Amino acid sequence: MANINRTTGKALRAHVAGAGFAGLTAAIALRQNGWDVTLHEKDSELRAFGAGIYLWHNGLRVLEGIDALNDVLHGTHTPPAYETWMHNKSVSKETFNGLPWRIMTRSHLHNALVKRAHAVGVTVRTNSEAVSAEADGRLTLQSGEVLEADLIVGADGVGSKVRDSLGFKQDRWVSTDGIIRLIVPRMKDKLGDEAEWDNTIDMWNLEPRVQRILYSPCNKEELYLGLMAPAADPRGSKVPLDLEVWVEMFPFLEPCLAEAAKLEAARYDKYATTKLDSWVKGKVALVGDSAHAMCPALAQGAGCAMVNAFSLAQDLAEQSSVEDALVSWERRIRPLTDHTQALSGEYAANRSLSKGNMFTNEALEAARYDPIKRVYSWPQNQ
Ligand SMILES: Cc1cc2nc3c(=O)[nH]c(=O)nc-3n(C[C@H](O)[C@H](O)[C@H](O)COP(=O)(O)OP(=O)(O)OC[C@H]3O[C@@H](n4cnc5c(N)ncnc54)[C@H](O)[C@@H]3O)c2cc1C
Ligand SMILES: Cc1ncc(C(=O)O)c(CO)c1O
Repeated sequence: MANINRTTGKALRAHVAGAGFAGLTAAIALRQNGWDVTLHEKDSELRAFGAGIYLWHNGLRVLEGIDALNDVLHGTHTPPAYETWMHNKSVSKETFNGLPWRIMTRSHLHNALVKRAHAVGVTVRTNSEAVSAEADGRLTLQSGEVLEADLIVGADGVGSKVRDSLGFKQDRWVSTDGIIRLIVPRMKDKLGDEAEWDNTIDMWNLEPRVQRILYSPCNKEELYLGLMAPAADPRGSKVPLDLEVWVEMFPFLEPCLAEAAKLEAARYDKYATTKLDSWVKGKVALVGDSAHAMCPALAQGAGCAMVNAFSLAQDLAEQSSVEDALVSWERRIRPLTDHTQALSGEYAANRSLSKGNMFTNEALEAARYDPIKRVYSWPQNQ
């Protein structure tokens, strides 16, 4: 295996812009392969935004590959089933043929990645905003500093400046539905006995108004609530929550909703999709939402981002030119993300998850991928 870091005799240098799940994964995986890595975060500290997150077999395998899995698993939850309700009646309970999946808070995952980044020796710079990059391997910071490297990774999220400075052709659009995402105390004993409260319960209502709650336990204490309503509905999209309108539809969740309504910092977000002609320009690679922000229906935005970041480090370890490695990386790994983005967008637009039993083999394609073995390794007997 021609590892460029070994054949040249000195460590190659990478600058990674953005310390979200994509940037952290890329930085750790590159560092593990011998790169000298600096991770730039525009914020004054490393922290996770948002509430909860689902990781599936693909993302969990990345965590195994970067030696963060054990740390992450502790304090997370795999529900006995992913249940779907329509108008308060259970229509399906899916268990995905035993495919591994986990729910956790975003801060839990982020903290574990930050800890691992420090442990492997990634240099972290906060208050370090990237403003532009050049294909020959230069990154310019807000401070005016210009850094040179063998590789630049643009992992600076959906509003990526690295991407926009390089003039990629892009399609961008937002959805009609959006969501308020919160973490609240579980209060399982206050919720009555109308449900199995350790399950994920995707509670859909299309009548008299479109209102949905994705109920996702993260561990014994914390519950991730996703409250979905069309952006055109002023009460359903109001933050802090309009408690009355949510309790009216979901009375059995009142104790949790009352806590949710106290959260002043709640946000209502529409789903953004970004599709680029290419993820690569010379020595610059885009990873994560900067390259492929997607609707969350299949819960794979971060999973795909982490797989792509990890796979980037694999391809760089196998080719002697950075530019060539980036081109073959995109060719190898992109089709799975494109497929997932398209199907997730379709599911969001048609509210398909409301039908239940929608986690088909096709929908779980990204989840079934094993980035270490580079095969679809689930179900294991196929
Ligand atoms: C409602 C919803 C639910 C979701 N649920 C799931 C789920 O269950 N499972 C899943 O896998 N995915 C899910 N996703 C998708 C997932 O959240 C994203 O795909 C993922 O977080 C993207 O990570 P990222 O690192 O690319 O970007 P970000 O998380 O946006 O991180 C970018 C980082 O870069 C920093 N930054 C920005 N600009 C600059 C700059 N110029 N210079 C330096 N730093 C910069 C930011 O401060 C931030 O730290 C969901 C998305 C939504 C909207
Ligand atoms: C795990 C998950 N699945 C589906 C959706 C969805 O919007 O369909 C969302 C949004 O919060 C999720 O967080």
